[in-house]
Amino acid sequence: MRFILGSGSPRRKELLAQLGITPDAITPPDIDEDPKKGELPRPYCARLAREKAAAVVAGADDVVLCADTTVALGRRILGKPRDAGEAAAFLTALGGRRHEVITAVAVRRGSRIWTRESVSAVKMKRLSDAELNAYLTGGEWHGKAGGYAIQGAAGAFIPWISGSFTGIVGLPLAETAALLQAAGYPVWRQP
Ligand SMILES: Cc1cn([C@H]2C[C@H](O)[C@@H](COP(=O)(O)OP(=O)(O)OP(=O)(O)O)O2)c(=O)[nH]c1=O
Repeated sequence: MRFILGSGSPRRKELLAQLGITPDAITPPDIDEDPKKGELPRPYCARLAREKAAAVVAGADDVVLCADTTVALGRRILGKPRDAGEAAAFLTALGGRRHEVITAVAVRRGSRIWTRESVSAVKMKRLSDAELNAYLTGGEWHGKAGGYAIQGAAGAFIPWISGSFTGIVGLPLAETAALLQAAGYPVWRQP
């Protein structure tokens, strides 16, 4: 049994390492991440995690793990910003309000697939021009859903969360460990 991480996200690799798991292979799938017309954030996020898991090439006994993190502002899906201008628009929209961060995890072994979602609520303070400009210049918005990373400088913009910190960063570890065990992966084997 090989463990295949179907994700190019360094955060997911690091979070797996917290469980003592080092993937045998890392093969990020290339799928279309555009939402369907009228698609809501939660079903969108779950669909993407499943599609990523289905797209990874693996042997019948291999365990494949994929995930998707989506920031939801009401019914609006905020993906990874295309440029600094879009990141600024996202952060301005998120400031002074509560939003949700959804991470869907999909584990596949052969033709079987197990999925779970983690939903967290996040409050971001309204950003001053100086805060917004400094954050954009720092570049941490790049490649992050909603244009921020709670595990970096944006932690200073977030006075409150309810949910799963690891889920917000990109891989909820409680759900992930449960899914891996369901798929027969020995998460808690003795070293
Ligand atoms: C909200 C938030 C997101 N993120 C990151 C996690 C994900 O890497 C990214 C969301 O994009 P995803 O599409 O979920 O993942 P990815 O493109 O980085 O990698 P892959 O599809 O290959 O698995 O945003 C943080 O690191 N911190 C945060 O606080």
